[in-house]
Amino acid sequence: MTGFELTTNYLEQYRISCVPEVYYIPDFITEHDEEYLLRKIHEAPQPMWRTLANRRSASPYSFPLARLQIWGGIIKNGVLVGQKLPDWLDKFPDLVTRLRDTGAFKSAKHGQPNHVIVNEYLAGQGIMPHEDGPAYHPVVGTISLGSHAVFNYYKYADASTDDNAPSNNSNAGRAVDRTPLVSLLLKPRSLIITRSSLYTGHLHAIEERTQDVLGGDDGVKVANVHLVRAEEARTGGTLTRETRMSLTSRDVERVLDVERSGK
Ligand SMILES: O=C(O)CCC(=O)C(=O)O
Ligand SMILES: [Fe+2]
Repeated sequence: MTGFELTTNYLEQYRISCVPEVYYIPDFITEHDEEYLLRKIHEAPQPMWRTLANRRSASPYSFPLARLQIWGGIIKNGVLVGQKLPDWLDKFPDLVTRLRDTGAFKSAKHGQPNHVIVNEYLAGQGIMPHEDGPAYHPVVGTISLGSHAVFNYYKYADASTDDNAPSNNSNAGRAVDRTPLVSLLLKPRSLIITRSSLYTGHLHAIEERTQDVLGGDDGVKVANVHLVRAEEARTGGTLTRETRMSLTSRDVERVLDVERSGK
């Protein structure tokens, strides 16, 4: 068996049915890694934090605003003005290598991520339904730290079952199904990988809640129940949210290497 077949099989065991090309990998990092990464995120210089409009809370009076950090450089007109990732993302823990070794980034230009966004979610904060856009093709990997989230995928109300039109702004204003097509429980330390077709006809979101009611008669049925060690997801129960940090990694195809070109 070749290495490629091994990595293909590695991902296959984590595939989520119902949605194309989504993989949920529990315990992708250790508790020690998680603590260390959270410490490094908190130690980052204050100007690394910025706020974002689609992370505003439903209540206009709610503070603080949601925050994020961007590592690897800024994207201008589809080109990444590249900056070296900090050691805590690509040396210890060697997340970039570990993500590459899943095989998920094989179809991406550099075969591994070069850009990472840290999103902070206080309990009660979420992210409204959105598409990530072409810069996120063909693969995104998101690691959860500190707390869980319930991640929902939505279809456009008028979508055909095989909506493979390329993602672009023409989706603006299209009505979205109110009921999620599928929900996933993202546990701390897990990795979720989403590939290509999820970007062409689907949106994703995290609801603004302080608690998630799962399983049972009334709770959310999560599609990765067989991959999570959460009793609540299986038999029904409530998970209380705490502060969650997510690390969203991708391989931006076009890079202007400022540090190497000396500009
Ligand atoms: O924080 C997450 O898990 C998802 C973030 C996201 O969807 C985004 O940054 O576009
Ligand atoms: Fe997103």
